[in-house]
Amino acid sequence: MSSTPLKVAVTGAAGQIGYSLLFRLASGALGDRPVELRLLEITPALKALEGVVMELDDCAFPTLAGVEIGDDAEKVFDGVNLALLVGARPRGPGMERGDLLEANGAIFTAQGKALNKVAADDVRIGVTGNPANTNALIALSNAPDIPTDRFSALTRLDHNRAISQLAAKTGAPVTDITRMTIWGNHSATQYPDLFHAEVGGRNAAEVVGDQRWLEDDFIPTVAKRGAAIIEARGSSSAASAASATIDAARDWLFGSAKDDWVSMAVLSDGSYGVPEGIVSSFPVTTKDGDWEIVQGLEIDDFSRGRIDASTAELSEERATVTELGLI
Ligand SMILES: NC(=O)C1=CN([C@@H]2O[C@H](COP(=O)(O)OP(=O)(O)OC[C@H]3O[C@@H](n4cnc5c(N)ncnc54)[C@H](O)[C@@H]3O)[C@@H](O)[C@H]2O)C=CC1
Ligand SMILES: O=C([O-])CC(=O)C(=O)O
Repeated sequence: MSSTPLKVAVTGAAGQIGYSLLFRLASGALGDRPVELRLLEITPALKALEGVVMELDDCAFPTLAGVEIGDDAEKVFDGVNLALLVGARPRGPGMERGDLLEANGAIFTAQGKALNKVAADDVRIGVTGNPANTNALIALSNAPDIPTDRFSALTRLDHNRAISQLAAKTGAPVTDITRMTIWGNHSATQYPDLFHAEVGGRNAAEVVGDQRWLEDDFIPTVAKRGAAIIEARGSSSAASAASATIDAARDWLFGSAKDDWVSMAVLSDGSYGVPEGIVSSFPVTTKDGDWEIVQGLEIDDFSRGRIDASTAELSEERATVTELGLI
C-alpha cells in the first residue's frame, strides 16, 4: 500500500452530501492509505467550508494527511487522483432531476476543462451532482485529454436502494443479494433489473415470483425513492448519497466482489443496444481502477422496453445540452 496520500477532490464540499462524505473519506472509507482532501466551493460558501474543516481537524483522523480548500477549480484539482463532483443545485419538491440541466450543466463544463488541465494522469472522476448522467457527459466532453472511461456517474445509490428493497421483500440479508443492475438514467425512468439479480444464488425474479410486485411496487419504489425522501425530509438524500458515492469510488479503485457486479453509469459503447454517446448505467465489474460492462446477459421484451425508455430520455438530455452548447 502506497503511503503517498491519495489526493481526493470533492466539489460542493460545504453542502449536505459533503457534510457526510468528507468525514467518511477522512476516516478511512477508501482504505488505510492516507487521503489529502481538496475541497472546492463557490466563494460565498467558503466560510461555511472553513467551519467544516475545523470539524475535520477536531476529529484527529489518522488517515487524513491534509486539507486544502478554495474556489478556483484549477488550483483545487491540481494533481488529484480522484475527483468526486458533487457540487450542484439539488431539486426541490415537484421537480424532476432533468429540470436541473440548464442550472447545473455549466458547472460541469468548467470543471471538465479544469480537470483536463491539472488532474493527475491516473485521475478517476465520479459525478454525483444531478442530473448526474448528463453532467458526466458534459464533463468528459470538456476534457478531451482524459480518457472517457475515467468518468462515471452515480447510480450506486439506486443499486443500493434496489438491494435493500429486495432484501426486505425476500427476508434475505443484503449480503445474499448479488448481481443487481440499474440500467439507464439516474431518474424516474431508470430500470432496476431483477431478472439477472440473485438471492442466495437463485434468480431474484423467480424467488419473488410476483410480476405485479416487481412492476407496481419494486420498480417505482426504487425509481422514485429520491422524491419520497425529499417529500419526507424536506431536502434530498444526503448521507445515503455520500455512502453510495464512497461505495462506488471504493469498488472502482479496488475492485468489485468476485462473482458479483455493480451498477455504474459510463459512456455507452453500444453494448445492449444502448446508443453510443450517452452516459448510461450498466452492470459492470471493476478492477484496479478500470471497469468493464458485463456482457452476454439475455434481455427479454419487458427489460428491453424499460431500458429503451430510459436511454431515450438520456438521448433527449444529450440533445438539450448540445443545443445549450455545453458539449
Ligand atoms: N446521483 C445521486 O444519486 C444523487 C445526487 N444528488 C445531487 O447531488 C448534488 C448535491 O446535493 P446536496 O449536497 O444535497 O446539495 P447542497 O445544496 O446541500 O450542496 C451543494 C453544494 O454545491 C456547491 N456548489 C454549487 N456550485 C458549485 C460549483 N460551481 N463548484 C463547487 N461547488 C458548488 C454549493 O455552494 C453547495 O454548498 C445535487 O445536485 C443533488 O441533486 C443528491 C443525492 C443523490
Ligand atoms: O432525488 C433527488 O433529487 C436526489 C437524488 O438524486 C436521489 O436521492 O436519488
